[in-house]
Amino acid sequence: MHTEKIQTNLGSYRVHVASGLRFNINQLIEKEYKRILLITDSTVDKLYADDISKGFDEAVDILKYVVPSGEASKNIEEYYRLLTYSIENNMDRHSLIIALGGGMIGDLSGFVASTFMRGIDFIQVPTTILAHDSSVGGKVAINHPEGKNLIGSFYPPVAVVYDVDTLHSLPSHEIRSGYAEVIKHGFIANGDLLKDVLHLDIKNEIENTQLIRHLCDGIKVKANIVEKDEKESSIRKFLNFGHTLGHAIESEMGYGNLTHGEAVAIGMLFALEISEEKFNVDLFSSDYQAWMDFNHYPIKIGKLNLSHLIKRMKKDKKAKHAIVQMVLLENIGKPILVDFTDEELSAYLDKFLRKLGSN
Ligand SMILES: NC(=O)c1ccc[n+]([C@@H]2O[C@H](COP(=O)([O-])OP(=O)(O)OC[C@H]3O[C@@H](n4cnc5c(N)ncnc54)[C@H](O)[C@@H]3O)[C@@H](O)[C@H]2O)c1
Ligand SMILES: O=C(O)C(=O)C[C@@H](O)[C@H](O)[C@H](O)COP(=O)(O)O
Ligand SMILES: [Zn+2]
Repeated sequence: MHTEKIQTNLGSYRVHVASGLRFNINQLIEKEYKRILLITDSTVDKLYADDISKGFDEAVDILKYVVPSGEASKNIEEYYRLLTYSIENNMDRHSLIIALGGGMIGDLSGFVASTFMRGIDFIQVPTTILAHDSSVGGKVAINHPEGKNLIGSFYPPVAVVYDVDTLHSLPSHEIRSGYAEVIKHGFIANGDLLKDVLHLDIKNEIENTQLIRHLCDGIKVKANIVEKDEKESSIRKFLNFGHTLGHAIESEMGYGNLTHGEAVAIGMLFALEISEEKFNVDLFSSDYQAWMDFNHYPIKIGKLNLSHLIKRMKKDKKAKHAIVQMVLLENIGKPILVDFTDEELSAYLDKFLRKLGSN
């Protein structure tokens, strides 16, 4: 089992990564809980919810709430229904929430945990590759139609229990989505990880040893950053590489029409091309685009409205006084924050959308 300890001001917790862990969660949490609310989505429920319950003593009351699967459920109505369910079912400050699923479930359940009775314990049990990112670092949130994660808080879990066996039931577009965040961690902080992933055919089954190595490398990059800047006043913004445009595309296209990772993958291509032009460096943007093509990432995504996207980019949490800030790379592993005037951003985005055939 691989275990990474995350130490932040808001608390410390362990991230356990291995095969078969979902049956033994009870042994990996430090406190005893008498009442547990298992929150999952309608797809994951059928696959893994029973396995989680089996690992607990019969004396523990395990409630279950199933959210419809998909990004569209990360909304205020589901959030409110979950709070009502928790209140009606006598959850209290000594209860635990288990978030079983991908980043949608982790973000939504974590936000419920952070606000129910001003905060109760929760653990993340990730079931997607993407969730190597979302389950670590304590960002929890729901979406607003105007923008991604605009309602949320920083609230770390008490543990992360990552059973890699669950990842083998993921459909191909979710493997793509997850690997976008893995390669992001490579671009911003780990050139070896980047090289490794750029040679990877993610259309074929990835075996556990390799999967675990990539997930753990990504988790280490994230841990190093959030331990130094948990609340994103400085270097945590680097984890947003590709997200300024990625998030704008996700909300503009309607949540769930493109996965988070697929949108971020396009956002990273945009950021790489600007970086290469601005800093006169080779950041392997052509290799990256070839890798995206080879692994069937959507690149031609239909028409997008330039001014709508810019309006959305201004709502990004990194923006200050409506000035868009993007994470660029001065080199591999050397991210930097850059402010953009509206004119400059429009020019770059117009050129990029034309290249994609989206203008
Ligand atoms: N908090 C953070 O730091 C952070 C970081 C990255 C992304 N996010 C958020 O995470 C979300 C995306 O997460 P995601 O990609 O995991 O999406 P997701 O949770 O919606 O899961 C993707 C799809 O895969 C299905 N699924 C999940 N596990 C499965 C399994 N083992 N087998 C088969 N199907 C499975 C789900 O039902 C869903 O349809 C976005 O909302 C994004 O904003 C948050
Ligand atoms: O943990 C972070 O910080 C990140 O930026 C990780 C991102 O992959 C993730 O999508 C995050 O939810 C984006 O945060 P936001 O603050 O831009 O909503
Ligand atoms: Zn992300």
